[in-house]
Amino acid sequence: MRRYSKHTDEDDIRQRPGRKGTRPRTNIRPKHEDAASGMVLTVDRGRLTCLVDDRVILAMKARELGRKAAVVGDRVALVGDMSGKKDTLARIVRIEERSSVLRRTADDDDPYERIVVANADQLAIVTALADPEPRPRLIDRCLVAAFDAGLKPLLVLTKSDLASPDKLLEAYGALDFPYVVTSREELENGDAADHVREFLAGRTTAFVGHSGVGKTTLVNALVPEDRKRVTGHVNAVTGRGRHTTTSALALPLADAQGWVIDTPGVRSFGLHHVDPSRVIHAFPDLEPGTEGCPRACSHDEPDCALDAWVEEGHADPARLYSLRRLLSTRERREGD
Ligand SMILES: Nc1nc2c(ncn2[C@@H]2O[C@H](COP(=O)(O)OP(=O)(O)OP(=O)(O)O)[C@@H](O)[C@H]2O)c(=O)[nH]1
Ligand SMILES: [Zn+2]
Repeated sequence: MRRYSKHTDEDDIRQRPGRKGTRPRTNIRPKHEDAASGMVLTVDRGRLTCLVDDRVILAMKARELGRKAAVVGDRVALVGDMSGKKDTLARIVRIEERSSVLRRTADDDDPYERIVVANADQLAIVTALADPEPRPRLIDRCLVAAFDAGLKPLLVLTKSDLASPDKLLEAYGALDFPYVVTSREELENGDAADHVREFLAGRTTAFVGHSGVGKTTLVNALVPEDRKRVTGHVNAVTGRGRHTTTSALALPLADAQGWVIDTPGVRSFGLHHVDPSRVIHAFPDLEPGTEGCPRACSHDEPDCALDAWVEEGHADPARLYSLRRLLSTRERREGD
């Protein structure tokens, strides 16, 4: 990975040479001009596992970063011991500008928001068709979070060997985003990975979903054996198994074809941070019906044009119910 030889701090120096004209004064010395660039793969109790070139190294945040926390997916600048050897610790001195942030709150009334992943451009919403039962409300919430963060949604329906996807596809298959259905058999013969991979090329995809839906199984099927060594390294470096960590984990696909980010299973996807007026964007099937709405319609009020529009048969009434439910519960605690 490139070094930060072109960092702007250096340009400062050229424009402002020291008194003697040869050496920069110490107070305008470039900050960490020799920092290496890396990506945060996972975070565990203040220790960040980063990929620098092809090495997996452990790092901590430098004090100068203050309260700003680096999260999985962040591009960072690091200094210090970059050997990746046991008991070494590098320091993260800079977090580069993020292209996106995926946020969630534990509950809608919980103002404490965590950033799940930085710099993702796609959100794979993983739902099992059974065991655990699919939860359309959770799908809707993930869709809202995706649209709010500017991520492309991808719906992944797992465990089709246990139940049919027909009912869910009636509601979600018609929407304007891609979906994939996978089964145990397709996981085993490689078809599941092949189908899902078609949507991953060149992208950084965060996989989210309820606990037990099969995210980790799928991510493992997507990441080829030789890349899994990275996971091995991560576990070796952090000294913990995958299932004891509460952080997301980023893994590279083969041939630099993109990144997959496994995230811990959730029971809810709080949307405290999302402006209610933006919720409608996650319902592209209903959005055209809002044309007849009064100005600044909340879509949860008597004058809302959606009722009549849905009655005319333009969209599934269940979807309007979902929207209303999401809007009315957004401010309250909800477990789904
Ligand atoms: N029948 C069936 N079982 C599956 C399928 N995919 C995954 N499973 C099983 O579902 C269980 C949960 O899978 P995981 O991959 O651990 O689920 P997860 O979403 O990562 O769960 P968390 O780690 O809690 O977030 C495991 O026992 C898997 O073997 C599938 O397509 N069909
Ligand atoms: Zn309305």
